[in-house]
Amino acid sequence: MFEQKPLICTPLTGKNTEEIIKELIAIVQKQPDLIEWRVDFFEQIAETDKVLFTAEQIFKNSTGIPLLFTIRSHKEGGESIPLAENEKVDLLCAVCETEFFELVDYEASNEIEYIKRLRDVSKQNGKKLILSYHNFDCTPDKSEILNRLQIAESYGADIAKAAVMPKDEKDVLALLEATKDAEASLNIPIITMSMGQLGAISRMLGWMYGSSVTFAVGEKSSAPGQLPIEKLRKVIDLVKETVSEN
Ligand SMILES: O=C1C[C@@](O)(C(=O)O)C[C@@H](O)[C@@H]1O
Repeated sequence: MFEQKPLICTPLTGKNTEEIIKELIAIVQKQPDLIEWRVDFFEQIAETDKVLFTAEQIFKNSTGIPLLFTIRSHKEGGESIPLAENEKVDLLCAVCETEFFELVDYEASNEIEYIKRLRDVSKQNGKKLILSYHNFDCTPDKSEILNRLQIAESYGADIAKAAVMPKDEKDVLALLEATKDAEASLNIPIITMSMGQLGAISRMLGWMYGSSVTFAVGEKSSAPGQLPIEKLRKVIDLVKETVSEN
């Protein structure tokens, strides 16, 4: 799945099943390579049967586009949810045991016991695990970003992800440099982005530095700086075409 670079992923951020399916139907027309369900936006997240029912509805309406299941924590930029960490991991494991989602995202800053449990269950069920790191306050220096991606790999991630917030253009360059270094030193695909307006260039060109996936708005944005999928695709296609002509 990750051979083609970059894959474009669009999030689903609806509050309830009806909103989500409406959003999904509109998004599918735009043919993203990947669809992420941001389950922290779902108001019935505490009811496992409702989550699984919605997961199945998403699967049935996704026309075969691979699906990513994400519960972003409040401390890493997500919504507040009424689940304790062990309940969150229970839910992620329950989703891994269905056929609905191919990938799950979990934050590498969580306790290692939880990460190990999810790694085991996801592996047993043939699901890919993204271990992620988000910093909505700032961009750490490039060695720290690289370190976070290496930690994800050392915990057994199939894919390592880092999203950081820039304060100036140099921060964006630090993210891109860390991406290039990670591509050279890690044995798994990486996903990186610099957020906000300043970082938008990383969403357009990060793939040239080694990032495998870029997140775009299908219907609604899930993080600052995401571009509409139509525009992002045009930029990527134009750059690819121009580079290959030279
Ligand atoms: O981790 C990420 C990346 C992201 O934060 C972004 O900046 O595009 C968007 C989130 O929905 C996703 O889970």
